[in-house]
Amino acid sequence: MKPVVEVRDLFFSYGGELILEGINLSVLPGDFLALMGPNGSGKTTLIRLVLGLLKPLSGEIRLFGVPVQRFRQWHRIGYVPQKATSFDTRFPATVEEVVLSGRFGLLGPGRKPGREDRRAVEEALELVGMAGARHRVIGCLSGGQQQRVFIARALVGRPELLVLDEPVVGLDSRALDSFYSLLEHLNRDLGITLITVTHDTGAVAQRVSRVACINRRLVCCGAPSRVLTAANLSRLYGAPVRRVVHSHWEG
Ligand SMILES: Nc1ncnc2c1ncn2[C@@H]1O[C@H](COP(=O)(O)OP(=O)(O)OP(=O)(O)O)[C@@H](O)[C@H]1O
Repeated sequence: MKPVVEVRDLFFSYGGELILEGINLSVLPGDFLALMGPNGSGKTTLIRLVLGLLKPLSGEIRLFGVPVQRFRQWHRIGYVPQKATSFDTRFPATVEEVVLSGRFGLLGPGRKPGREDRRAVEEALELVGMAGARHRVIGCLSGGQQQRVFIARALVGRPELLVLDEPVVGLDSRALDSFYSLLEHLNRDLGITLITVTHDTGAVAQRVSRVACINRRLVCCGAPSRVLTAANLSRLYGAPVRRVVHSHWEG
């Protein structure tokens, strides 16, 4: 099976500071991969490299078998960036308009959205359970609702890979649970390959197929039951964070 994402011997630095060192990682079709690691460990940087938003110092990244610098089929990938939902309540766009903006890459410059685009918007909103809010102003929704709208925007191009950078910041436990159920549905029922950055070991342990732990290097990678051990978490986060993560995980 050809990997959806293949990272080989990847090095990256900001200025002189090495941020990622010798990362090797493959994501296969149908994987649900959680990227974990302490603050500042390089998770967002890795995602931005995979999406071609940053250039590696050395190493190779392939998307659907194509080197990232030559990859052009960006509609095959949906991306929900970190802090997508810190919206000013006065921001004037409606839910429908925000989701439709996810089709602009497919449409190309100057082309007006047509019936197929409207249908894709409707379908994406149905998928995330937000069709009833299509005419509401995005800034007036709760954090959890906004998060769903941003996932709909990432889904509206019908991607095969969805990448989410810490999508659950600020969600309460109920919203968190239904959010992860949605991701599970996208992965299991629709076959969308998922990569999500998360600190939430509890949700991860139950739902994802693989966990990759990053701390400048790839510390460990594999099935949650094998990777999320106390020893690995301690190696990854160190003692103070381990206590918090551990209790949450067991709770
Ligand atoms: N634009 C930038 N210029 C210089 N250094 C940066 C820049 N962006 C990030 N860094 C540094 O790179 C390192 C990795 O940052 P990154 O955001 O990838 O970590 P992260 O694991 O995603 O962190 P968090 O969990 O806090 O979001 C950090 O030390 C950060 O300070």
